[in-house]
Amino acid sequence: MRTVTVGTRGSTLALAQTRWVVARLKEEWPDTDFRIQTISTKGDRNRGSLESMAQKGDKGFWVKEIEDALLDKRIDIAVHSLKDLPTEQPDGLEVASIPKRVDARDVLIGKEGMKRLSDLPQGARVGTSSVRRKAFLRAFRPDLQVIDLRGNIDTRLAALAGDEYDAIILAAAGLIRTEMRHRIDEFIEPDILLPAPGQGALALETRSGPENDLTIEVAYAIHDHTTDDRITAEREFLAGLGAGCMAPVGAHASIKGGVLTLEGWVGALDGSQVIRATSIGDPSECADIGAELAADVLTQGAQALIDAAHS
Ligand SMILES: NCc1[nH]cc(CCC(=O)O)c1CC(=O)O
Repeated sequence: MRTVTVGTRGSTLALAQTRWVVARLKEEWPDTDFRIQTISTKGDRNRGSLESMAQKGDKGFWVKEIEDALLDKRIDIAVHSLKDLPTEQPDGLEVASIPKRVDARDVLIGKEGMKRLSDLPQGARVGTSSVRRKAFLRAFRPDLQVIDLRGNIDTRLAALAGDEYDAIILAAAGLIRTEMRHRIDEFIEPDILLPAPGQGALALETRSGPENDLTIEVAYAIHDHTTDDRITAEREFLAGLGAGCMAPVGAHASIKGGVLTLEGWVGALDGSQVIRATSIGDPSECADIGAELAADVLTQGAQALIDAAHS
């Protein structure tokens, strides 16, 4: 029997999404034996300094050790949250497959009487660590106190049980994949809080080159073309801005009636400004649509907002 080793981080979410991937792969390849191997990353070991790593331009702190394991052949396929994967691939590796995306939206979870963003009282304390969420939330509701909240999903839910926060914001996808959908109080629509590029999608990364064709084929069996077109547009937008997952940048693509609509936002961290733009086109031109949208917001001054958030 052929064995394929699938590597991932050890968090609850990383394991849940990897088990889901392996179950899907097993349906397609019943005669292959899939093993899961967990790998700890700099992001896992060093949470406190995430922001300083991002400032130094270290975009890959969730993925570096996992990519090393791929290159060393300790694993054959890596499973990543797509939004944590840098837009540039290292030599010798490729994204072989993008499975069907789940809900891309952010969600609110609140204390009693704090279950809807629009109904939160003046000055309510909202926890998130993402500069994107901070920027867009402050623009939508300047009165809110948006405060830092770090850690994995379990840590953040535990923090809400304490006194420091009235509500917290998380990605729907993380809660759905860890069977905590019932904890969601409100799905926040993209016209209020535009999701991160690639949010809700996974990436299966493999070694590239003809000697890896078999593994690439195994991974590709669960590829979803519509998700790929959407996230390609979103990630080209992010790449066109020279930004990574720690930037105050949102992007969300949808496909309706054969037309791809890409929305992109860049915000000031203090909420004083949000540059918003939309671009549409044929899904086959997803990469160009993303690049065009990046050029559009850059002419509107997006670079200064991105630089300011990192200084
Ligand atoms: N940066 C952490 C991270 N990476 C992926 C997810 C959620 C799952 C996803 O978006 O696919 C999360 C947690 C969060 O943002 O709440």
